[in-house]
Amino acid sequence: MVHEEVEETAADIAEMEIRGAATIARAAADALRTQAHESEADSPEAFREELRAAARRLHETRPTAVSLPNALRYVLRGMEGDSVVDLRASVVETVEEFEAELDVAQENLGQVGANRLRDGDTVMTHCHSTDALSCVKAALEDGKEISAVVKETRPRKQGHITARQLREWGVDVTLVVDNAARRYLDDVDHVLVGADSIAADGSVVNKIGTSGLAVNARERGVPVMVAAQTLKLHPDTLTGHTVEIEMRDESEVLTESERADIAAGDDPEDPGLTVENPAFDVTPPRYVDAIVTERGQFPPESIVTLMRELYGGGTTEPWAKQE
Ligand SMILES: O=P(O)(O)OC[C@H]1O[C@H](OP(=O)(O)O)[C@H](O)[C@@H]1O
Repeated sequence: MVHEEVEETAADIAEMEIRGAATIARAAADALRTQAHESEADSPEAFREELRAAARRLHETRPTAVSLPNALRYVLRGMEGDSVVDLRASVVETVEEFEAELDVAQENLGQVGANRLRDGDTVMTHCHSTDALSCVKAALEDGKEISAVVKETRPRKQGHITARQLREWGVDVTLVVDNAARRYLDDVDHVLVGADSIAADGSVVNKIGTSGLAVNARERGVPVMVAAQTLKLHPDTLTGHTVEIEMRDESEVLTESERADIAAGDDPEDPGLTVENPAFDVTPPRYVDAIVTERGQFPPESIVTLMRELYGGGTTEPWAKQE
């Protein structure tokens, strides 16, 4: 019942072939459009159930970036009609509207973030965030000269994607290993990161290593800017839920031969050797200077106001119906 292209998108998200909170949201919306377009459902109820099944499949891929359930909810809430033809048209239209909003949001937040950057500033980045890069892009378009210290970001080295993008834009890049970050904080004017989820208390859930970077930046007096469109606001945290931190496979950290080298005795499976690979961490609001959204910039402690305004109606999980 779930279309094979939806299965492929889900697998790509789980394997991080498709990654980054905003990119995941767009891919999920695209997949729902494909499901709607290709559906052979012979009744409105069958069509609705197909879309919910596709959304469930996409939802179970990765747990931390709230942009994924927020995107699925947006599309499923736009599904309307009494016939398969009308339902299909409503899904296609809603996906188009959602994706157009994504583009505008990222562009608008980029301008807000750019306003915080002065000509000649250097930013330190962590991981790869399209929202964070949008701020740099807007600053460049405003004619400011910006340079960057780019953290490699173990274990998957997504800093390389950031470095490549910045070089394409002509930005001078200094690539450093994560452990060198504190040393280079003295040379930068801002720490600029993205977010996978923002909690109601203003905590920022982002790529593992963000919280240590933010604490060091505070100690060095370097402001921390989080670029996050409102799709990253985690509505469940309004009602006391926490954000699940994804634990990824040990193979991202250690090869089989490295494991065998470390393991005691002849058993590479050595039960006494554990590798932990959390993908994200939580930065408390006191270490964040500003959350930059398409609605303007917010001190983290006040983000709850925006969250209530946008998501205060509650969060149903339309994909969970009829399970
Ligand atoms: O939405 P944009 O700003 O592109 O990315 C937001 C965040 O998503 C990424 O997660 P992952 O690489 O999917 O684990 C990074 O943590 C990045 O900061």
